Amino acid sequence: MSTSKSMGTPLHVSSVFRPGLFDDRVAIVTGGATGIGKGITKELLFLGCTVVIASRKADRLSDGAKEIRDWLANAGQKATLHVVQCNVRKEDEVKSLISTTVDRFGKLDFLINNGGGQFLSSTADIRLKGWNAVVETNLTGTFLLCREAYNQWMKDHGGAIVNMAMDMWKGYPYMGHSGAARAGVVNLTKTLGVEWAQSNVRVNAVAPGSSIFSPTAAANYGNASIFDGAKVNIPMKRTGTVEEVSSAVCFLLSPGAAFITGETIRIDGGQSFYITPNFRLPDSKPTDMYSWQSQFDKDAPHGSKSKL
Ligand SMILES: CCCCCCCCCCC/C=C/C(=O)SCCNC(=O)CCNC(=O)[C@H](O)C(C)(C)COP(=O)(O)OP(=O)(O)OC[C@H]1O[C@@H](n2cnc3c(N)ncnc32)[C@H](O)[C@@H]1OP(=O)(O)O
Ligand SMILES: NC(=O)C1=CN([C@@H]2O[C@H](COP(=O)(O)OP(=O)(O)OC[C@H]3O[C@@H](n4cnc5c(N)ncnc54)[C@H](OP(=O)(O)O)[C@@H]3O)[C@@H](O)[C@H]2O)C=CC1
Repeated sequence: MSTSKSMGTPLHVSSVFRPGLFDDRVAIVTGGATGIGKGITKELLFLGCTVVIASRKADRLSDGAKEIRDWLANAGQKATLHVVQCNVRKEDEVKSLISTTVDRFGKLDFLINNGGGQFLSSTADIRLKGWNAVVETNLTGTFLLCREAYNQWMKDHGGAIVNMAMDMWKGYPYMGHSGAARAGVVNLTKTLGVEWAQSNVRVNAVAPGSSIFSPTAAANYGNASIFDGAKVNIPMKRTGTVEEVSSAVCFLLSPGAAFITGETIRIDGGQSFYITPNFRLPDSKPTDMYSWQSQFDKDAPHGSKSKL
């Protein structure tokens, strides 16, 4: 188990990576105050990184930042966490996010294009404004952030980028706008992986299944149990955890992934490979899941299980 390097109470966190791995590194995480992005931010901070979280809503940013700072302070570790309001659909705000980060911290090592989302709708009912909102958020926003990070810093200094895709491999009924945008993200990731390899910039993506629960993600669909409904079609018979996405992101950012670029890692319990209509998945038990809490409990000496 990895714990904080400070003298405080050990954090109930079990990053599979060594503490200090990202000391002296600077990262931007869009959507870093909620859900998956918050998990990525916590793991990066835990590993020593300076993190700038960026999204549209000031209250979400300040609430998320407070929660994260309190979490780290609990172990006596100071969070090198900063907040910038930015709508990834707005070119001027994206330019300013990158320049502010580089001016303030002198560098930009990692960019995690996590911020994004969509709404459920049959494609026939999507209005142009809604289509544009989703494509601009997920595809154009990713492009703008990648371009500015590259032109303003990474082109001359190297870096690593992780983009966010989803389980759209067989199309995405009722999320046609986002499916198309994320397919674009996967393709853009390949293109940039090739174009920017010469600058020592690696560009990869993760594609979570429709199954990573967070309160904000569930609220977006107005139904806390929407992710549970996915279990029946997931070979691993369970939803995924934020930490299962975060650890893949941290791996892709790490030196251990130095020869990987243009790749998209699926984090979906096998969901995207389950296709044949004549075969029903057996009604099996859920597989073991990984979260910091479950790992902490597993590693804790017998009888000293966490009560968190
Ligand atoms: C049929 C059953 C199928 C079940 C499938 C289950 C699937 C479960 C989940 C699958 C996995 C995916 C998970 C996730 O991605 S979780 C992340 C969730 N979080 C988010 O999505 C947050 C971010 N999303 C948003 O902010 C918005 O959705 C949006 C991307 C649209 C951006 O919003 P913005 O504030 O910029 O835009 P507006 O609100 O002004 O809207 C602009 C226009 O968009 C149309 N719109 C918006 N919301 C809706 C809606 N709920 N229904 C229909 N249309 C919508 C609309 O045209 C807006 O303009 P107008 O209001 O002027 O018409
Ligand atoms: N949960 C899941 O199962 C899956 C999630 N994903 C994707 O993973 C990412 C994180 O989702 P998740 O944590 O689950 O859900 P959340 O709703 O918690 O996260 C979405 C985040 O994106 C930010 N965001 C949305 N639009 C913009 C914008 N225009 N500019 C800047 N930031 C924006 C939001 O912040 P704010 O409102 O402050 O702008 C919020 O922090 C999203 O891209 C999502 O679509 C993909 C596959 C599955």
